Parts: sequence; structure tokens; C-alpha cells
Amino acid sequence: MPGIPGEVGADRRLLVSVFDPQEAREAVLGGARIIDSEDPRSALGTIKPRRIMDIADAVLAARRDLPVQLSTNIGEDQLLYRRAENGLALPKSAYEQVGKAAQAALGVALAMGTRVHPCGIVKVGLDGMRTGELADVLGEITATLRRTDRLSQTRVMSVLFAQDLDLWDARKTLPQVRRALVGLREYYPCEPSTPGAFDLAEYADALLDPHGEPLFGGRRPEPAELRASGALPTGTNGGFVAVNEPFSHAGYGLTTGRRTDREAIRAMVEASAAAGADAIMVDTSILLKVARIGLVSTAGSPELADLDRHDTDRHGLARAGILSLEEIRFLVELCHAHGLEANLAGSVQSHHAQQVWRLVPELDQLSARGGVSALARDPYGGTGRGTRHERTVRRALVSGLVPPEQGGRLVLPRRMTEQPGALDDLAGLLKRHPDLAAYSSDAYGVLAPLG
Ligand SMILES: O=C[C@H](O)COP(=O)(O)O
Repeated sequence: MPGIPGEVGADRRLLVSVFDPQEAREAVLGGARIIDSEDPRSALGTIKPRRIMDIADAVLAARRDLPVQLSTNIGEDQLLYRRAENGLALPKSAYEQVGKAAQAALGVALAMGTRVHPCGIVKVGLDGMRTGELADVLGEITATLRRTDRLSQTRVMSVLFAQDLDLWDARKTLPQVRRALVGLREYYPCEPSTPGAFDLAEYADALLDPHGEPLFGGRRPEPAELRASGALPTGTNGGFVAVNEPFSHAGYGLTTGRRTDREAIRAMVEASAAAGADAIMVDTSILLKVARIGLVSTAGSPELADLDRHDTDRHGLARAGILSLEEIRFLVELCHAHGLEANLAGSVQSHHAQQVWRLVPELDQLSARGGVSALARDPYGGTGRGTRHERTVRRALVSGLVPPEQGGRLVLPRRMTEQPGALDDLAGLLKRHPDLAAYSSDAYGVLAPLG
């Protein structure tokens, strides 16, 4: 049921990132209002235009009770480099960077088309740029789209990544984090003496071929084999690597702190608004997603039930977050003061969404993929793997992140409800929000009522 016109909550929207038409249908049927085409191998994974068209067709063919928009992205950073023979690289000219980004924006906007909704959304990843540089890219994109006949209603959303580098440092050496990042090729070759260096051969089981099969079976490969397979660049000596690092806010003038604070939020919002964007999404990079560091922190905000601590992986690593509720309120308020819609992403789970929608009613949009996807099951092919990009979007899980006025409910993974103390914290949450219906989900996204 839509919210009451003129009241807060009248048009709040859940964005769900999908990779194929079946996921798009699941997202629509679950209640998503923005269907985002994206390759889940990274936070803003580049997707082929023809796949965007297939997704648009699937949305067009589905029954939609409320208007549904499309969105897609042009990658998570817009940096272009010229690589020399020795593998080192220099940035290309600012003109070429800006030009390529605007060309890409035109391309994805055309691929979305205007049949589903006249206002498709182009997400522009702006990681690793100073505010002046990111404003140039964003400004060129908004100006280009606005003067393009059929695309002039396209909305532009800047996407910036939040971070907590202390949390990242504490988690990046964990074996499960390294293994997942090796699987995503999020590493670089280095000397054994480099801080955080590890032998890639030890994680070779995570290296898959283009069909998703292990490159080396259960075998430990030699460095020469790693090079021959493309897992290491030619010319590298030895087999040591370190995981990629986030672009630190301090390195790009957003704040001097090691965490996304009010100063960084202000820089992101002001630069996006000055460049003419319509909205800003604050997300997290794939590095932080893999380390179970999400955007919303349930710890330390007295108004939030701290359910993150019960949301552990099979090694016992709990979910952690970056922004407090007060910082989220600040972000939303600042966005509105600058005329921008505010969108929050970054491992957003049902227990975040159902609390934040209620406690920050002015929030415009939430976005998710991990929190609305489950193990894939094929009656012939069996069960898929548990990585972010192999899990698939399920309609029942989508309903767990939909705003309350559109039928959203609380959905907790069953293993989370089995943690000591979790049901007590859940009872506390339901006492604060008695309208909330609670369900548990199994590994495939099948729900059962809780309590
Ligand atoms: O565009 C937003 C991201 O796809 C959100 O993904 P996530 O919920 O897995 O962090």
C-alpha cells in the first residue's frame, strides 16, 4: 500500500541490483521500485548494454502495482590509465576521462530506454577522485544527458563509497576475506616483505576459470602456472600478492579522518549537488562488502537494536557498520538541503532497512543486493555457491527491505536467529516497532514466521 500523499514515506523506494531478467522479475515481484542492472562481482560492476536491455524487457513484462524505474551504472571509478611495458601506469588526460564517462553514460541510458519509465537512473561511480575532478566528470554527464533529445529526463546519481579503514585493517588479513578477494581478483603482485603479503598459491582453490570451475583443481600451482593462467601478470617474480586497498578519503581530500565522518559526507554531497546530480548513493566498495563491513552500524546507536552482532558468517565474523543513525540523519538532511535524493547502500540487511525506514522517514531510497539474495537452487543443477555474485535475488527476501508502507517485513537469516541472545534482541526490536511482522529465511530464501 503506498504511503499517504504529502506525508513522509509517500514515495520511498527500494533499489535492487540484478544481473539477469529472472532476478529482475524476482525484484519486481518482491516490491522493488528501482531495478538496477549491475554485475555483482563488484560494487558497481559494469554490465553489457544488451543485458540491460534484457532486464528492461523483463521489467516491462512484469505486473507492477507502483511505478518502477530502471537504473544502471558506468563503473565504480572513472579513472583511465596508460600502462607502460613494465606494468606501471600514468593517468590519462582529464579531458579523455570526462569524455569517456559521458560517452558511457549516454550508452547505458540508451540501453535502459524510456519505455519502462521516462526517468532512468545513471549511477556514476566516483571512487578515488578529488572533489574537483569528480565534479567535472559528473557535471559533463549531467549536461550531456540533459541536452540529448530522448534522454533528457534521465536522472543522474553519484555513487561514493563510505569507509572505516581501522575496521578494514582489522579484517583484511582474515583467511575468508582473502579467499573471497582472490576469487574476485582483488589483489596485486608484491614482494614477500610488503605488509599484508601472502602466497597466492595458498588460496588457489578460489581462482576460477570463466565457467566458474577451479583453475587448478585442489592442486597448489607454481608461480609460472599462475602467470600462464592470467592469475598473475607476466613479468612478475614469485607468487606473493596483497589484497587491494580502498582509496582512502584522506588521500583525496574528503576528510583527514580514517572513517566517513560528517566532513566527508559534506564534501561528497556538496560536490554532487554542484555538478547538477539528482541523487547521491553512499555505498561501500566490494572490499568492505567482502569483509562484512556495511554502511549502517547498529552498534552504538541507542535507537537501533544491535542485531549486527548476531549476523555472523560461518567463521564467527559478525557484521559491522560505518555510519551511526545520527550520521545517516545528517546525510539525508544535507542531501535535501542541496536538493538531492538520498540513497543508502552497502550490505543493507532487512534488520537495517526496517529500522532505518522507521527512524529516518525522510530517507528517499535504500539499495541492496547481498541482503536480498540467497543460494541458487536448480532442480537439475543442484545448489549454487555462496559468493555474492553466485547467490541470486529472491522475491521473499526483497520484501524484507521494502518500506513498511509498501508491505515491508523483517526477515532474518535462520542462522542469525539461532545465535545466543538474538531472540532477546529481536523481542526488544519488536517491542519498539509492534507493527513489524518477523520471519526467518532459510539458505534459499524461503520464509517461515518467527515467534
Ligand atoms: O548498487 C548497490 C549495490 O549493488 C548494493 O549491494 P550490497 O547490498 O550487496 O552491498
